[in-house]
Amino acid sequence: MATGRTHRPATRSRGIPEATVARLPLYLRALTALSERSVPTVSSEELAAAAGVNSAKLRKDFSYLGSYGTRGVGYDVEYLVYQISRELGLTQDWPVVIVGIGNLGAALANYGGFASRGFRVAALIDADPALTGRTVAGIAVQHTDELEKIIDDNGVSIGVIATPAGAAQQVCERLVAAGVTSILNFAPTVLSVPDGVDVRKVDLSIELQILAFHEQRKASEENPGAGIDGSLPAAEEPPVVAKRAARNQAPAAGAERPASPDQGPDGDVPAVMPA
Ligand SMILES: NC(=O)c1ccc[n+]([C@@H]2O[C@H](COP(=O)([O-])OP(=O)(O)OC[C@H]3O[C@@H](n4cnc5c(N)ncnc54)[C@H](O)[C@@H]3O)[C@@H](O)[C@H]2O)c1
Repeated sequence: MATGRTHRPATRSRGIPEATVARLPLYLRALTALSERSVPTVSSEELAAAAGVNSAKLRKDFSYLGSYGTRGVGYDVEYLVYQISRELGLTQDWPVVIVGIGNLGAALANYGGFASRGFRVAALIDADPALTGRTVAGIAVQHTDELEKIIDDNGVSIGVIATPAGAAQQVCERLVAAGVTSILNFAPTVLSVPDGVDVRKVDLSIELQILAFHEQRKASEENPGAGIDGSLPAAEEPPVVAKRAARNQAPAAGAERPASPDQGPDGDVPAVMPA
């Protein structure tokens, strides 16, 4: 796979901006919680607070869905759940394969939240022959030799990679060649994929590094004269942190986007934005 995919256009089909698409799962999660409590309607302010998004942005996002709510009443929770689910393609069943059934792959397989959101774990695949046939989350692990056949038999278009970093590109290429067009990558490496293939990357250590940055900033705001250990001015600390971060991070490239709505293409930060 020679070329890395760069950025997708800022809008998808039907003119919904990528940043709005990235926030839809946040709204859906908040709405689902309301639905489970049998709450019939919700105001934009309440929903925005529950989703961690600015309410003006929420109203703008919902206008792309053609949903404007009713003045004085708010939005119909059940209808919005349906509308957003439909927009995200969640009203249909998505068979997913997980490749790499170690600690993380097994944990993902056991996570019940996929099925409840329309993602059916169709197969678990691992290169270790010792795992073949072993049952994880009620599913027998299959060997990577079967990967192409599994994808084909199950009509899989979404693959999850939970292998070591060194194996991820090769696994990605086999998935794509077999017909997978969306990849959720947990391995700490940047994947190169051809045009038309979407890659989302999950990296909890990057999230922690961002939190560490904010912690450091809070500490320096509380005590402007001192650094983290009190010995150096805060301004002299970043090179150490930067070097540490650089060691831990894959090289920058345009091939992937973080699987977090926090950094939309318009650079906004909905998940942590104050309402
Ligand atoms: N994104 C995150 O936040 C996050 C969190 C934890 C772990 N990870 C990453 O997830 C990956 C898995 O971590 P883990 O702790 O489960 O590791 P693990 O060693 O427990 O499991 C890795 C599995 O991948 C299998 N494997 C190796 N090469 C393969 C190949 N070519 N094809 C198919 N399967 C193959 C191994 O047999 C093993 O079962 C690592 O890359 C790790 O860095 C990411």
